Amino acid sequence: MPIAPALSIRDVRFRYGEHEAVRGVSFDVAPGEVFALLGPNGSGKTTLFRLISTLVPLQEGEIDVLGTSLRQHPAAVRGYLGVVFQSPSIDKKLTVLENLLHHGRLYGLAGGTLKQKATTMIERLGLSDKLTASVETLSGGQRRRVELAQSMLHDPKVLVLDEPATGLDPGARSDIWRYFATLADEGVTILLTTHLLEEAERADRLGIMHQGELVALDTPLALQASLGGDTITLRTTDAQTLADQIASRFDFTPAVVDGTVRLEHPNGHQLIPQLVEAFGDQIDAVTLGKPTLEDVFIARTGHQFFSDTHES
Ligand SMILES: Nc1ncnc2c1ncn2[C@@H]1O[C@H](COP(=O)(O)OP(=O)(O)OP(=O)(O)O)[C@@H](O)[C@H]1O
Repeated sequence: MPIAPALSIRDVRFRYGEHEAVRGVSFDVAPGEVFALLGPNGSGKTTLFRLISTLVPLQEGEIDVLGTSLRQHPAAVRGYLGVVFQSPSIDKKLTVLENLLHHGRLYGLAGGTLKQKATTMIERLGLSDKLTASVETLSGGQRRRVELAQSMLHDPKVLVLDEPATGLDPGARSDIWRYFATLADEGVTILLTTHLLEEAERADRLGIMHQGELVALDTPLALQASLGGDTITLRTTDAQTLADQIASRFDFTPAVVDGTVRLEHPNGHQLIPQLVEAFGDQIDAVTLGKPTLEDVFIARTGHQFFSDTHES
């Protein structure tokens, strides 16, 4: 029998007035999976995060968390979830422990049990020596860890996080990802949003968002492999003309991305000499590489990942 998903998103749509920010998104997240929603600014990730975390009401479509309908039982679903917001949700004037105690009370925890739980969580996140430190004396990475500790106090089965690693240095980001791996091993399901390609690569599976739609859904390796072979980037003064000429000479159509000509080919090293022989006078530089998640994004959308062209 197939394992029931921890999180099930079906045909979800969301409008802010006239603007449709999420346009019919469907996917499942398996128990214990670390799932990343990757997309550039404005692609709809935060809106989806707000819907899943019950911050905004569902308009169209359905979301189930651990088999419970969010539309019918939002309070129950909230209880299953640990939530970490993009903007800090801790009080800088309070100590680490005070923040956790305060948060725990919101979830109905109290007394010795709460204190024990808070201390254990702080320990797990490597902040024992900061227990009585005021949060304003902590680094960005340490504050993030306090928020993570806080979100896990009530033993949620599903953790949802909006851009958890934004603003953190690579070391702090790695610490957080190590913690995600530990939680996932314990059966906690994790969904996070990110606009960082290198972060999405660490997820078990990812969904790529573009203009409110899911344009790709698979493991990072499978997505990269789906492009096959190599990625060739040609720098030239007139990318569109060169792309048209390549398309009429060879049996594929390259993409024009940010003033460069970009193409995927099973054997890049064999194709490059042919390209140089035919169009050498127009090519200023050639780059050969393996497809990245950015290439996957470009191949699926025709847009560059970091550009101003995403919002409709
Ligand atoms: N409160 C709002 N009112 C109107 N439009 C909004 C609101 N919040 C978001 N939008 C629009 O909805 C679209 C999706 O925004 P959303 O915040 O979900 O994207 P995102 O992928 O999370 O971007 P970012 O990485 O910048 O947070 C954008 O076009 C945005 O301008």
